[in-house]
Amino acid sequence: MACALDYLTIGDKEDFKRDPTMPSETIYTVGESITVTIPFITDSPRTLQLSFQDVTILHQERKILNEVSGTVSPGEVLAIMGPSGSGKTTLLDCLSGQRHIDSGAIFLNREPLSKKWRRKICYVLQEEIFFSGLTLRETVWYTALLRLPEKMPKSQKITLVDGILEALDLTFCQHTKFGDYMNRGLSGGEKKRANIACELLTNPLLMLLDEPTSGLDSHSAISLMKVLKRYALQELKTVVITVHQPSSQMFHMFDKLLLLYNGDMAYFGEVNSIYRYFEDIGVVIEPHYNPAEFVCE
Ligand SMILES: Nc1ncnc2c1ncn2[C@@H]1O[C@H](COP(=O)(O)OP(=O)(O)OP(=O)(O)O)[C@@H](O)[C@H]1O
Repeated sequence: MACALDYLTIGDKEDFKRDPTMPSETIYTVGESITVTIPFITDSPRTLQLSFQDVTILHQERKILNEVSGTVSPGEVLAIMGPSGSGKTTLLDCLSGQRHIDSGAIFLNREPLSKKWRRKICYVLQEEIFFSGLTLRETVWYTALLRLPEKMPKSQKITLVDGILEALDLTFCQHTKFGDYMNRGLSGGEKKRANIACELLTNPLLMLLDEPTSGLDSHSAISLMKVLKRYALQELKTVVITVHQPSSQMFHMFDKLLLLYNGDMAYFGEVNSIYRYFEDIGVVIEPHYNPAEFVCE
């Protein structure tokens, strides 16, 4: 069983005698009257490491994915890149557990991906479906009412919504309506972040995002990446994104890169090691070249 160490600070040992939910074998006492940090074991992990090995997807005689492997740790961003049709979205579907794999394996904290883990994963799709007449805050709030447990106090839900809006730099536009082609509202980048905000309400540990920067200008794409990266690092989330042709600046914001070509894995590793990889096979990436464009050519 995967375990995480949680900590609870108390002011008095007596508090524990009155708390029937606290498992007694995990209570640590120091002296008679104490102020102490108490470790107790929960079966709810706080972080997720994702690894996948030799993932293969077949369609008729064709291998849509052919023995694709990789790993990504909490706090890291893995970018899946490759030309159109190379299998990026298909791999994301597999990692989310929505698509059955024909061979290979997917592990979360070294356990096979199962229904239990799917609750810890959010999958942010490209399309944003929102009511144009609602404000950003109303949208996130109604999503919170639908997705969070009824028993959770309203004040806690409000705090959660506030925290997510702040983490995604959305507080300033929270009262703006989504709008539509007739009535302008949130910008494209704000809508993308709103989409992510709704998915973060359930506190996923692994975030899978399909082309989160598509349709954005390079400035908006970079600010979205900055927000995502900061969130991943601060909250120790594991992030996997598919991306088409990032700018050079954005490319260097990824920690790891998985390059697909016709379903085959052309490269997996640290983003910065790609230069050495190409040098080793006798190809030099010129300094003026956008490395993302180069590797996708
Ligand atoms: N269910 C399916 N049946 C048949 N072919 C499929 C299926 N799913 C994916 N494919 C094919 O697999 C290939 C990879 O598709 P996928 O959508 O993963 O590519 P992609 O790299 O995400 O492309 P893009 O960047 O254009 O979105 C494509 O040739 C697609 O037509």
